Amino acid sequence: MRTFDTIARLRDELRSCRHSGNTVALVPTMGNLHDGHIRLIETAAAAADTVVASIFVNPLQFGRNEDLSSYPRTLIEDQNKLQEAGCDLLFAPTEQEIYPRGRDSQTRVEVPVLSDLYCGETRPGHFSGVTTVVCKLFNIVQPDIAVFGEKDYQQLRIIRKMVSDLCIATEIISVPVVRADSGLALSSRNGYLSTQELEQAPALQRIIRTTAEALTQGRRDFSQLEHEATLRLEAAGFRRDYFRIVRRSDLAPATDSDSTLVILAAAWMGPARLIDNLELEL
Ligand SMILES: Nc1ncnc2c1ncn2[C@@H]1O[C@H](COP(=O)(O)OP(=O)(O)OP(=O)(O)O)[C@@H](O)[C@H]1O
Ligand SMILES: CC(C)(CO)[C@@H](O)C(=O)[O-]
Ligand code: BAL
Repeated sequence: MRTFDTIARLRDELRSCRHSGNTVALVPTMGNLHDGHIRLIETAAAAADTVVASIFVNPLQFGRNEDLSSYPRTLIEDQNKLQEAGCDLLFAPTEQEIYPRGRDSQTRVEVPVLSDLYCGETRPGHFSGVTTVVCKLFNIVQPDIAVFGEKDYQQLRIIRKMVSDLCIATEIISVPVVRADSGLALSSRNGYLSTQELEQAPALQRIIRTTAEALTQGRRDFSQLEHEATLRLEAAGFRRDYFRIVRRSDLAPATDSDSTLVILAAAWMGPARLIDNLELEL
């Protein structure tokens, strides 16, 4: 696997890949790779001839008081893991390479409505940062396929809308949430948790499942279910950010007539803001 830190060199390499008739899949990440990321790489390798991963801790998607400076940066370990997983090219640019004229003057890509809900409500500007950098990565790599995880459920929906609205010729493939044996969704931010918090954190997934079972058994008092889930989260040591039962079509709050749903949740365990979700069909 070869690592590139400039757009120009990566493009040169990709030009010769395409010249030999290879299809290209891109896996965008922020690094500190775990088995969830590796599953994305394996999915990309099964779907295209050349796999490009990117590692870029994108400052545009972090709020002022968030963990941009402390976000784990583990390039050497990540390179070893990518190589082993069958990644061909790694793009690991500096901030200067991606935002040469500075963060504030960067042209933005905004996906309306969806970007303001849930994670977007708590993290204003977050999704504008995500769609801006993902659009740039798509323009740099021009991948036939791009692979994203379903753990970041709202992000995936927003990226699909961006691709559709901007007629981007990249097929988006998604990968189900990869979990630890405890049920906890793998996440780089799990590394912020103490041993005790790591034991408590799988409760997030269990509480989502309890809510899904209540829905399956016929309950439709959505607000009450969300309230009960919040109490359970607090009892398990979480501080709830949001816990919402929504319909899959547009991620609006579920109504009695909706049967294709997803539960979306974000909650703080100590220093880590964790997200998780579960799709269900009633
Ligand atoms: N457990 C997981 N299962 C499937 N995909 C995942 C998982 N964790 C991350 N991904 C996917 O990997 C890609 C890169 O995500 P990112 O580098 O932010 O990792 P992360 O572990 O989600 O980190 P963070 O703690 O910042 O949320 C995204 O498409 C994300 O959805
Ligand atoms: C898609 C992404 C790599 C853009 O910075 C990031 O939001 C992530 O890691 O999910
Ligand atoms: N996986 C989402 C990246 C972020 O939280 O900024």
